[in-house]
Amino acid sequence: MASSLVSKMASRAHLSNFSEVGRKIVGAALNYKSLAHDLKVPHPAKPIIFLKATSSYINVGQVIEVPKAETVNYEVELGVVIGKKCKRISEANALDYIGGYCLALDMTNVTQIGNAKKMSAPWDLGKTFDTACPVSKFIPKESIKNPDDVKLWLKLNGNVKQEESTSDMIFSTSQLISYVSQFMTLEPGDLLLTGSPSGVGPVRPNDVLECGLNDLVTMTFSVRAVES
Ligand SMILES: O=C(O)/C=C/C(=O)CC(=O)C(=O)O
Ligand SMILES: [Mg+2]
Repeated sequence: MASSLVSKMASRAHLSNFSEVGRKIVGAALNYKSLAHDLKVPHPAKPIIFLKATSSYINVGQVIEVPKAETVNYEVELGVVIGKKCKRISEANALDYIGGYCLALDMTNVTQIGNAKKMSAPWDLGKTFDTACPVSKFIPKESIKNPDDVKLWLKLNGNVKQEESTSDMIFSTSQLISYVSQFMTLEPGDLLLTGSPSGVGPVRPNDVLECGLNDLVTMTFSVRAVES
């Protein structure tokens, strides 16, 4: 069942179409030493986890929407696609549950997050909005030998803004999968966003974001304004 799902995933062009089973989006926040350093915040003692609605997915060819009166940041991330159901798994076994990968942007509305923080309220509207999760084509598991040693980069209008290896992550891919699975069952097709390295920043209407992962995939998205 799981292996046929994974081969279906691999044969399809884009992540948002792969999965008939899971495909919830689970994100880890502040998971890079470099970003924690930039933001002058301590390393989290445990992974900080959030959810994004599946209505956030977009594929290459679609456009990132930014509310006119709000600020939305780009965050380039390694996306891990779950290959088989996992519940309360150990770190030692966690990599066995990976079905593949993708390159992802965790678009983040920092105006909404700032408002939420002021009220000690949840971050949902900062993480979940239409177009908040641009994704690349599916990358087969075999193409990435070690998810904790993957190079990510992002250019904004041709200028490099983010460039880092996933080796800078605070919690490894195994630790994140195991940790999340203690609380919620991860299902085939679910996407785990592993966090963003330093250099995150705002996008503006007509900006172009280009990003890449090792020499495996690049993707480009443009930005347009929408009414707030
Ligand atoms: O504190 C904020 O305003 C936002 C934090 C994030 O978006 C954290 C991440 O998603 C990340 O580190 O990847
Ligand atoms: Mg993020």
